[in-house]
Amino acid sequence: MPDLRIALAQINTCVGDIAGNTALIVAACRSAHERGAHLVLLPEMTITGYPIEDLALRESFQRAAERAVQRIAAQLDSEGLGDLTVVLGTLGVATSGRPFNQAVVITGGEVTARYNKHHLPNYGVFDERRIFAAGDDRCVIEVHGRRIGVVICEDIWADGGPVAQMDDAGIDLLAVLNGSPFEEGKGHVRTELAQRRAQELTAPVAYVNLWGGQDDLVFDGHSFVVGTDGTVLASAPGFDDALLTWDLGDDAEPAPASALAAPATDDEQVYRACVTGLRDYVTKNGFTSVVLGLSGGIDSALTAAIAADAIDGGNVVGVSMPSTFSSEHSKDDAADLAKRLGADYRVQPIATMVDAFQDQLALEGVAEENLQARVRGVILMAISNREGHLVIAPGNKSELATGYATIYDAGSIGGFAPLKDVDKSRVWDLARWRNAHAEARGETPPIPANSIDKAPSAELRPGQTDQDSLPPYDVLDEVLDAYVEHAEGRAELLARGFDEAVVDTVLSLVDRAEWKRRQYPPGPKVTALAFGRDRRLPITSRWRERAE
Ligand SMILES: Nc1ncnc2c1ncn2[C@@H]1O[C@H](COP(=O)(O)OP(=O)(O)OC[C@H]2O[C@@H]([n+]3cccc(C(=O)O)c3)[C@H](O)[C@@H]2O)[C@@H](O)[C@H]1O
Ligand SMILES: Nc1ncnc2c1ncn2[C@@H]1O[C@H](COP(=O)(O)OP(=O)(O)OP(=O)(O)O)[C@@H](O)[C@H]1O
Ligand SMILES: NC(=O)CC[C@H](N)C(=O)O
Repeated sequence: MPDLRIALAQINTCVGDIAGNTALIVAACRSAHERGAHLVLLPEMTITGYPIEDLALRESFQRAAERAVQRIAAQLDSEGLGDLTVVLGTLGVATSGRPFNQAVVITGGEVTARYNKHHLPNYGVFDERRIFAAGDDRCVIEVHGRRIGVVICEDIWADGGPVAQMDDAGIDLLAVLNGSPFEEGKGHVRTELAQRRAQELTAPVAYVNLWGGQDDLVFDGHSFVVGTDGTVLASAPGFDDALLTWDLGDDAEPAPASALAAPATDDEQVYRACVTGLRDYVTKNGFTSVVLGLSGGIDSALTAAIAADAIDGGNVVGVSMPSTFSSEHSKDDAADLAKRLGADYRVQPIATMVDAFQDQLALEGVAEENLQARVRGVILMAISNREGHLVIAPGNKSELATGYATIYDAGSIGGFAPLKDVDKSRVWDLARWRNAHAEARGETPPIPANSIDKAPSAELRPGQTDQDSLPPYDVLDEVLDAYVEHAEGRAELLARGFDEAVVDTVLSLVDRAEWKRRQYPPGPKVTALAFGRDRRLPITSRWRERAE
């Protein structure tokens, strides 16, 4: 028997479901005990789910979280698990003013220590200073004669604070409870950070992260342990439940291959993040099925494939809504896609509905085009009202950036937008990745090759393509990346060699479309900067990038 076996319980909690989260915590403790663990680590705010935003400020919610902590302590003890030391995240009742983002240590049927997070992130998607008071004490516990330091997520990102306070504490392990949202490439950043802290403290670091979707965030898990010299000694897969066990004292030994999760490419991780975000939005909000328009184009094809992976193709309703301008291939490709996914496929022509509007309104030009697009949105909401499916929006980040989509049409209405943070170039990459992944496993690729290869078109007038109005997507996405994600100005973009006319067109489109973005459904953040809480701009604004 090792000195100290540690279990990192990577679980998928649900915000506000204190009873459900409690059941997950107790189940994880039972499994950890069966596997001989002495210490179980659970993620940040496990009891309440994360992030809880202003729910934190409700005293009734604070009291309910505290009751759950006491119940867990009593239950583990009554089941004979009182010897287990459990460290989990919760909402700490406010002593004066705001509550705490807290870790509690449970052993022998009671709470034996509490730690309040010091560093409250207040940038990007985080607003923790609005809802929590910061702690200032360090927390070092003893388990089987080993000294364990406990901190919470942002505490290891900031220099100073509780990690620095542990310099002279002689700890044998740093336990970090996390609610760290996914973004592409973040795994390396977390590992390097933990390696740095391990070297500073001359102690291994155990990093446990939650997983699952919560509105516009996705948590990826990817829990791990690094040794004192920075070597990764154990790691859990992303986007799944895991109970990662590791024996303290083993860090001199190289990790056996079985202790390390198989690596995944960036495309695979982003795809899985979109699947997780959609699945958890659907299921945690009480839906069992989704509906979307299938145009035969790549956005709706990829969105439908993600939905089929999330909740099974049989729970996806795909509606082809041909107009008088729809090509044969758009209908054939939509039908082919639905067949590959096992989706519930329907055809609902729109010509007579559009004609009824036109008899009264006689619209022309873009107004007429938008009417066709919007009639499709009305149909999807009607099917949702009648049958209870959640409407999902296939619009992508490039469209959302430029406002190049009709507001309230089938691309932008609904409850959730899986591709909201995926630009058009990446949409094609993910579609190719998903098909290749299927082929590698001897399965039928879900997305018809024709949907990937054809030129994108809204088919709202004869011969229309997206490039009648927009620069080529590879150029557009590069300019958007520089202007939106890296906040470069016009002068910097021109200095980088982008064409002046393209830069002026794109910047003007982006600046004018803020109002459309504010009305867009939530969708999973997968990049360093997603529209929404990551990028907060006024809607009413006369600031425009011009020649300086
Ligand atoms: N600041 C503001 N605050 C609130 N509302 C504002 C507003 N500015 C305009 N509006 C409203 O918005 C309306 C204009 O917006 P909207 O109705 O969306 O229409 P709009 O943006 O003018 O046109 C839609 C654009 O998307 C393109 N599109 C459509 C369909 C599919 C695709 C595709 O291939 O993906 C592309 C289409 O070619 C066109 O360029 C105005 O009539 C006004 O009511
Ligand atoms: N003929 C159609 N039948 C069913 N749905 C459609 C049709 N045309 C458009 N839609 C729906 O409206 C959304 C936006 O349409 P748009 O023509 O703007 O396509 P897009 O942004 O190029 O996306 P896609 O690549 O899916 O065609 C589509 O993703 C689809 O859900
Ligand atoms: N919950 C937190 O404190 C998260 C903040 C941290 N920088 C992260 O994204 O991992």
